[in-house]
Amino acid sequence: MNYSRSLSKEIKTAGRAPWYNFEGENLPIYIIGITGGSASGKTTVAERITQKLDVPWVVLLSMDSFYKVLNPEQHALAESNNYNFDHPDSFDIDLLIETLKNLKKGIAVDVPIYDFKTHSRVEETRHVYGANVVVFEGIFALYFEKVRKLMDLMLFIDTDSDIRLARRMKRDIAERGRDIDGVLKQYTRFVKPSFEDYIQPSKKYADVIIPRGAENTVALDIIVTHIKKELEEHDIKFRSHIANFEVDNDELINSKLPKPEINEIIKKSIEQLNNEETKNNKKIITKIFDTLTEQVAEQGLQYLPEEFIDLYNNNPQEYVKKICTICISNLGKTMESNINQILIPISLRSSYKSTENILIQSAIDQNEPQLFECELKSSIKGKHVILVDAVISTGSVAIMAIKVLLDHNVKEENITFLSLLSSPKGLYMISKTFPKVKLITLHIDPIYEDCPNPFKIIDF
Ligand SMILES: Nc1ncnc2c1ncn2[C@@H]1O[C@H](COP(=O)(O)OP(=O)(O)O)[C@@H](O)[C@H]1O
Ligand SMILES: Nc1ccn([C@@H]2O[C@H](COP(=O)(O)O)[C@@H](O)[C@H]2O)c(=O)n1
Repeated sequence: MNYSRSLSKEIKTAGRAPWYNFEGENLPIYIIGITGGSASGKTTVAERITQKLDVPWVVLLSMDSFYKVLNPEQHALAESNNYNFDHPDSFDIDLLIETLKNLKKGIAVDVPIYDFKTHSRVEETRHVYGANVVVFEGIFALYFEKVRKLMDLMLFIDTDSDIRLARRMKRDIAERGRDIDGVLKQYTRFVKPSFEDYIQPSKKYADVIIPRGAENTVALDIIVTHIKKELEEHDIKFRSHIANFEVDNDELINSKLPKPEINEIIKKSIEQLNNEETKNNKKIITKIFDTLTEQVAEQGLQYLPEEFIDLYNNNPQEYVKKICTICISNLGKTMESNINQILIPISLRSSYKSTENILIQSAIDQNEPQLFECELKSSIKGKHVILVDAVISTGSVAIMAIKVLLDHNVKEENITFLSLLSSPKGLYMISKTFPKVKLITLHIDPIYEDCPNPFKIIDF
């Protein structure tokens, strides 16, 4: 992704709104469970609900991902259609529950990918993060009590058994590498009895029974309207809350806000930023922006834990494995190359390419920060992360970015946040929510609280 100044101007229309409360704790994610017999249309209904919901960050999760790994003997049975994939014991329920619980808490998970042709999990996994809504479907989606307890809405697809058999036959031959005899053998021996013994009885737990599945558009419309209403009730106005939150002046003064380290360069830059004659001069402001970015990167480097400074000087290869810089907003992205000019050791600078990305911005007509992009590898959890943004006003964008990292198991004490300009209240809100995050800023002034971004003149 190239965030050069001219390209980064794109404003997106919808992202993920805040999913946590004012203590930084995640609000529970909405989970929909869909069950029904094999080939009843569970996946199709799950997809239709997702399309109709039309909200960002909906995750489809299939129970198939949690089929147990077979031993060679079981595998041979499966090859001859003699293995019972339709018994509740054929699923790794502990892994399923752990995955659903993490998703419910908003934590990133790696989900296995199942291959029906080989009856096994493929090597790669699917990284899932940022679900506003999880749509979980499977033949035993409502069977286990522990799973049901995690659901906000439970649906049963009621499709005629002849239709299910016909669809299964077609699908398994076309997509799952089976033949007619095998499908019929498996169906009569395992699939049909399982439906009668386990799946059909789980209908009693459903909030809504959908006859005929996806073609029942009336039922789908009613369900989607209900879900939208529920989601609206979950909606949280985080930035507005901070903006209206009265911070006691004494508390603010006594709180441990970072103390900016001012030198002549910073002092002169801030004066120019505030100067009526220079503050509208795009060229000068751009230069100040770049200068301040270099200054904050220098300070960020200086305040890294000792072990990183050692690595920076003596083992740069190891240093770049353990450190990660992420610029989080559109304005922040434009600081990236200047930040890395300093924070990445000189010998690796030309080859260094950050693969981690978080993009937060306010959607058009909305005053709330929203998460638009999040590409973080699982390995980030062991790293020290330097988050960068130009201006902290209410602190809501910074809090969102920190939250994303914590959801990826990065430790709070392993996060350093760099900003050029900050309001005292924004810094206070961040340190109150996440006291272990190290905050470094060059200049603090209450004027930044109401977002008069002094860099907006630059063409980002
Ligand atoms: N309402 C429908 N009308 C026609 N075909 C359908 C309908 N619903 C599903 N199918 C088809 O039936 C097969 C099984 O549907 P799927 O949604 O995958 O079922 P499940 O997830 O319950 O096994 C798929 O090939 C799908 O395209
Ligand atoms: N290796 C496997 C694993 C499962 N099955 C069958 O899949 C059915 C569940 O998937 P649906 O999409 O139909 O819900 C289940 O009935 C198993 O018999 C399989 O054939 N091979």
